[in-house]
Amino acid sequence: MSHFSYQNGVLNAESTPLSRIAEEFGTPTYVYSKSALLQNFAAYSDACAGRDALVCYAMKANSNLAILDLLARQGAGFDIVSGGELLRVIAAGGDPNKVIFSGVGKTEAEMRLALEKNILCFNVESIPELHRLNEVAGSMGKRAPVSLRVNPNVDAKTHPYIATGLKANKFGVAFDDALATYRTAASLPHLDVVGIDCHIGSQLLDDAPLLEALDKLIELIDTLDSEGIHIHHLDIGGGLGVDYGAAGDKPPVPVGDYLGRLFARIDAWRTQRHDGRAVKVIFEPGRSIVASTGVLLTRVEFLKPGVEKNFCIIDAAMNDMMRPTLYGAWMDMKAVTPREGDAKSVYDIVGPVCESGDWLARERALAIEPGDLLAMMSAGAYGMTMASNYNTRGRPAEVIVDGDQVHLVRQRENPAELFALESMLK
Ligand SMILES: Cc1ncc(COP(=O)(O)O)c(C=O)c1O
Ligand SMILES: N[C@@H](CCCC[NH3+])C(=O)O
Repeated sequence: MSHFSYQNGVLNAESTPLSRIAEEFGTPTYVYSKSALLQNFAAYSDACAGRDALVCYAMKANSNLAILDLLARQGAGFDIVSGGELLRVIAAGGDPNKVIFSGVGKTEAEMRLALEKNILCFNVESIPELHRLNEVAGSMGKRAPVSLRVNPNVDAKTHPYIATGLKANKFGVAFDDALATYRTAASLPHLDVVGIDCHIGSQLLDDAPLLEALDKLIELIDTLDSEGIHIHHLDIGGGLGVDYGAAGDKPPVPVGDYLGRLFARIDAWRTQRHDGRAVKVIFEPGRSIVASTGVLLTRVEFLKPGVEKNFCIIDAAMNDMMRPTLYGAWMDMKAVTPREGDAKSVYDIVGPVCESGDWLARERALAIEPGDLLAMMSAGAYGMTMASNYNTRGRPAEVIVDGDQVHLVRQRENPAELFALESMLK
């Protein structure tokens, strides 16, 4: 069931017309569906039922406290990339003991905070980071649980900006250096080697590269075993893509199918080669949990006929949703109240920001008038979290719809707040 559907000619979020939300909260506004969020998370948790597995939601995709709280209540852990994200998890009532900390540049202060809060594991990405973590843990009289992010050199077949598992990427430890890096980790007195991790990229439509990466991790676990370094958890990262609805795009593999194939391989390996020993499996999905949960609701300001193109100028801009201009990403734009029977024109849909790159959709056929509402679909992931205040634009409001109830979960920013931290010379 789609959580965003037309009812009586108006696009609804669950059973709430988006037009009602625009009236009450203004535009642009991010609108999320609670039931979509729970359903997307359940696709993972159902496939993990009865297994030693943990879904650590990659909160960089959408870190609103209300989203984190809803997921924490479903038993989610969290994949974080900063101390700030850890503080969000705690503020939302999440369990730090289910947090894994990824990222290539963890500061000493972030390491200290994470150790104080007893997070589950640090996904370490380099030898200098191992030494820093060892020193920080030692200075606190603690041992840090460590997993190495291994770069399996698998082609994720996705946009180059969001592929992360190739030799040329800044992320992780090269597969060929992994054994030596594990030896270093195991030799450091304030580290406990507990896991192995990878994350090969984002918006993967096929699970073949993920299963290929899994095979390489398994191979490494066997080698480490023979060296007396025993791995207790295997973290396969996130990366499963979603259907943004572009014509000709192939649909992503369903979550349950991917997890089924992955667990089958792990089970076969454990019984045949790993003496039946337990290995906890960790996932770090972001986009596949929140993208389809949200839309960006925006209003048409002007229609501007051009020489070569017609422009539809809306009140949302690249600062509210960067994906189109950053990756050339195609995202669907739907009229909230379609003008059935009216002639359509083709528009580039652009915002008010002073950049030629400020476009949200190109060459879309729409029957539209100034004042109409548009919804940018599948905007729940990497929308608000990547928004900026460029041009001193306050970021959008965020609401969560639950049936016919609408909860404001982040107020619209106002300009005075944007310069409140600034001061002039005395
Ligand atoms: C380390 C790590 N884990 C998980 C994710 C989540 O990825 P996705 O949103 O594609 O599931 C990312 C982002 O790509 C990441 O960098
Ligand atoms: N922000 C990206 C994905 C990057 C994931 C972070 N490693 C997107 O919108 O597609």
